[in-house]
Amino acid sequence: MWFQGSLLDGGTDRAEVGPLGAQVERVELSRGAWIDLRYGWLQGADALFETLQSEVPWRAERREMYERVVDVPRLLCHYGAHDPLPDPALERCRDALNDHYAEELGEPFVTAGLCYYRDGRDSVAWHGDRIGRGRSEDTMVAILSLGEHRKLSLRPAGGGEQIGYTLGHGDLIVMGGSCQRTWEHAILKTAKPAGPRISVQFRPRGVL
Ligand SMILES: O=C(O)CCC(=O)C(=O)O
Ligand SMILES: [Fe+2]
Repeated sequence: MWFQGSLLDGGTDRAEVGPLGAQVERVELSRGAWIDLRYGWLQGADALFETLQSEVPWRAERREMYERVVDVPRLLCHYGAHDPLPDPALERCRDALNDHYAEELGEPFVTAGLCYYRDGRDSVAWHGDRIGRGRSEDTMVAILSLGEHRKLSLRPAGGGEQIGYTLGHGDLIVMGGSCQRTWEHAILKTAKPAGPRISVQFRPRGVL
């Protein structure tokens, strides 16, 4: 459970954004897709998790996804480009991502989508973030994971071997290149006891 890990992160209330750079591990997938992994990116994030859990106006939704309307088995809150983020630590995360990826991405991350997975029954089904520009253009989606560890599963769109990365409290994964249109990702339900997890997805303008 994530709170066991939290005993190890020093108990500080101020979440600290670690360096990107040499600590980021890039994994090339097929067809021009890649992911970057930076485990333990945000240290001391317990208070951040609690603030987000209690203060974000979480909503249950139904959503059109890939030309279908589907139930959303998790709670959501979306912050647009000009909306203040719910905690200054998230502003620091976005700034750090923008410093690191500015050149490669060619534009800033501006929006933040937050998902709240209450337990192992909450999930996100297989999809690419391709309602917007991700349908036709290379882009990046950076995801900060907080709370309970859950597996982000990935598979090539149209079939192929599935891979997965277990993301824990403070870990960062960035999906890049063609990942949103040539691959799909999911947080699958788990039968194992799972506490709450919050993910924060930073995206450029027009990517959703
Ligand atoms: O929670 C996650 O890590 C993934 C969320 C996701 O894929 C999405 O909201 O598009
Ligand atoms: Fe997604």
